Amino acid sequence: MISFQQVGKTYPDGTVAVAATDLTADSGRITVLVGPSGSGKTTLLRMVNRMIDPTSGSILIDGVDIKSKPAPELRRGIGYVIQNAGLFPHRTVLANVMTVPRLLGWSKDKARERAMDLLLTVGLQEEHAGRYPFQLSGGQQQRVGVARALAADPPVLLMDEPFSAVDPVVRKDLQTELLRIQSELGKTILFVTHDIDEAILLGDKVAVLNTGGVLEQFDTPSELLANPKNEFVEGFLGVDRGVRRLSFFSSGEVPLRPDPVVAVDAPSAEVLALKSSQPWLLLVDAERRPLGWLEARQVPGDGDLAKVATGDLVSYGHTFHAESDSLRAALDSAILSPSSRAVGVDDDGKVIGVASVEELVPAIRAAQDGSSPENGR
Ligand SMILES: Nc1ncnc2c1ncn2[C@@H]1O[C@H](COP(=O)(O)OP(=O)(O)OP(=O)(O)O)[C@@H](O)[C@H]1O
Repeated sequence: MISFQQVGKTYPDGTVAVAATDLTADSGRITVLVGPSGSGKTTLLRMVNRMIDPTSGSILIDGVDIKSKPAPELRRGIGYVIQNAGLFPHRTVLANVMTVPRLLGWSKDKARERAMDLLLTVGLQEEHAGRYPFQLSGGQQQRVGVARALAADPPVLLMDEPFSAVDPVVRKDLQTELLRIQSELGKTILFVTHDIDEAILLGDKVAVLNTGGVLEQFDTPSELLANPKNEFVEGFLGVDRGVRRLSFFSSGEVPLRPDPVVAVDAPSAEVLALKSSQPWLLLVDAERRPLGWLEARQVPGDGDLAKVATGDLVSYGHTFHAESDSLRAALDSAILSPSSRAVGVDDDGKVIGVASVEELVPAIRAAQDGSSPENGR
């Protein structure tokens, strides 16, 4: 656990980068510091490994004041990842990752084995080990940066805008990968970003900072989205916070109706009965996988669905996994289909049933009215 106790930093020119701040980053969790440029995020982070000294207050890691140890010893227990990775350009990828274990006196073989394991852990392949940083993409370099920070298995990881310099697709991959690694390793991570979406995705808790290093709110992402404490936080979260908060609720409560679902080879009588009772029919194949929506008026007069041209089917947008996906995914599924209906599937992609936007509303209302979300992240 990292505790900031009345920690402040005023630079010699009088700039207040961090106002007296109390904050606790829980062990084994990701705590995100988010805020606009100049709100003191980096200053706060760098005080933890003593790259910057506070002008007031104290920082404790697991109850021990960081000032009680020499800085080099302190830093051995703290991994540090920065934007653009900051790799040594003249060392191979493997040598970069081996750096800290070698400094700690590990044998070459042990350090190499550890480095190779970590490269695989962060999603790189053996073939990358012998390359130099300039021979990797930005996203791959960032992965090496994470591997290097993890090399000595430090309990604490400081990450300063680690994914900011890569394109949005690679960034999404890196974020997913970080969550996967964290679910295995359970580090105490302090993560700086100016991107509120990244903060909400990654943070178990999120600290929203304002100019002058003022901590405006420190809460779980779901609580931030539900109850921003003031106008600054509300503005920073953006206008769609209600919809985004649905990510924290399971779609398990969505009522899925199987009645509009019909197999392409269903008997004509069944098809004709549906034609008169449903505005839309969801056609599925023999495996009950969705093919597309068909408007009732497009159903052939003899009820033979084999006659329907693929082009007459309307897209179902995307499906959602009932239970494991969020309410936001269910809503998105409904909105993306011209039929305004969401298609819920099981783990094998087989259709369980469908729900219209209107039928989703009670589940959405219950989620917004409930005090806490049903699923964690
Ligand atoms: N060495 C310094 N001397 C004087 N002022 C500084 C120094 N370093 C940072 N500052 C100021 O302290 C404030 C906080 O800076 P900091 O880099 O911690 O903010 P940040 O939230 O990380 O910003 P960004 O998102 O732009 O990286 C800023 O106003 C900055 O100009």
